[in-house]
Amino acid sequence: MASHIILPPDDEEQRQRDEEEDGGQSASEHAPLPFSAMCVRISRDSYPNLRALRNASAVSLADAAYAKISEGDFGYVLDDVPHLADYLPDIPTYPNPLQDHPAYSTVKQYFVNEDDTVPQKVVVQKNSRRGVHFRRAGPRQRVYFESDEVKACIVTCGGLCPGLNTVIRELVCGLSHMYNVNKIYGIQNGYKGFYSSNYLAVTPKTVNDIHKRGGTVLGTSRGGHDTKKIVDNIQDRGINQVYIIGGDGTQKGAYEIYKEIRKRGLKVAVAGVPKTIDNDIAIIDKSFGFDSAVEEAQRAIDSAHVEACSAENGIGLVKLMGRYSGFIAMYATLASRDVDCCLIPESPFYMDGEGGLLQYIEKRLKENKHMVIVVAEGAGQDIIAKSIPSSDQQDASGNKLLLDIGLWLTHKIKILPT
Ligand SMILES: Nc1ncnc2c1ncn2[C@@H]1O[C@H](COP(=O)(O)OP(=O)(O)O)[C@@H](O)[C@H]1O
Ligand SMILES: O=P(O)(O)OC[C@H]1O[C@](O)(COP(=O)(O)O)[C@@H](O)[C@@H]1O
Repeated sequence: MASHIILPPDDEEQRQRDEEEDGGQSASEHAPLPFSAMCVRISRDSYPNLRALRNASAVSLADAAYAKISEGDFGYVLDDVPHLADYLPDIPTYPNPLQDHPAYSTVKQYFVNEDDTVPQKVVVQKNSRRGVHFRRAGPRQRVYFESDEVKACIVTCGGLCPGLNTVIRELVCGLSHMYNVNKIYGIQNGYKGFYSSNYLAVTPKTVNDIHKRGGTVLGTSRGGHDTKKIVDNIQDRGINQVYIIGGDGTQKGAYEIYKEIRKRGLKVAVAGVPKTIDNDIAIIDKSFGFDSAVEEAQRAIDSAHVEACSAENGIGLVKLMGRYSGFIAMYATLASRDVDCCLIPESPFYMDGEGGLLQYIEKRLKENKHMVIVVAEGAGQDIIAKSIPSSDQQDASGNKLLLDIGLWLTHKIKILPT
């Protein structure tokens, strides 16, 4: 197997260093490499708040003002999350109900220390700066709501991902069994459900079996984010905890809701639960659903391999998810060992001439009489755009619609001389 996977550097500073070395060329503009080497580097979007600060003149200054960056000794940086106490400084706190829970009260040090933070980088050198840290998640000794006071709601937005129902179930059961909350509502069909549908009362009983089903029992949608209408409804219905499960688009929407809530001075906590099938979030170890997606991709690759082996010069072409991220394609490729070539959005390639994809295909067919190609759906968009005019069409959430790399490659391969 000779996989061709090259991802850009793994942090902002490295990216800047590379850009300087390249005379200002950005990582994504790196020249395509010929199909020979096997090289893997991983990059996930990082430092959201630091970026906001650095780009303060380019983006809104109001957004940059919400960024909570503090510095400590030896280059320690805390990139913190917004909190109710930022704009309600006198908000009272209460003992965490978990301390009376039979399963948790016996566990020493169950609660997370207020000051715990987690370093962004695990690998350091003797003299390196301590670097960026994030607030550690987990139950605190004191909480900001009394159980009886809580009126929580849960919404799922944007694209589907395996595990959504499991997350909904755990939120409902956790709130109910661990925090004694009994007013929990499901918002139907994404953001628009805040103002256009009934709120569904959910209990541990109603969500008991949902983790065995695919999709999201609450429904989801794209578009429909009307901040004012959403917050009006949250306020009118007395909701004070909002759990928002979704991808990057959804989290941008959650941030808008948070800003509006903060502007109105409401005691409403907004919690974003990151959902991405792509696993391209730097500040969590792994996103839920990613493993299932890679596992499912294996099945497609296995079948493509069987088909390719059964025909002389057979080529199995598997298109996988990944608009801007090659993690699913890359992990599935590395696990499979049957893939000859993996094309991902982060790594430019070219078709014709020395070191091009077509030459590589011919070489592999000569050597092996069959091959398997895995392609993430966002790969090669720049090349296709040269032969097919790319439209500016968008989905309801404003995401650009991609050109179909699968069909395009199939056509290119079919017209190869036999
Ligand atoms: N910049 C934004 N501001 C407010 N809402 C947004 C923004 N981007 C996306 N949304 C909303 O978030 C929801 C999900 O976004 P989408 O991009 O479809 O999926 P995902 O969250 O999976 O990336 C949609 O309802 C969309 O309207
Ligand atoms: O076909 P759709 O529904 O637009 O979604 C497909 C795309 O969504 C993504 O999985 C991203 O979604 P998430 O990161 O929010 O899970 C892309 O990588 C993928 O190609």
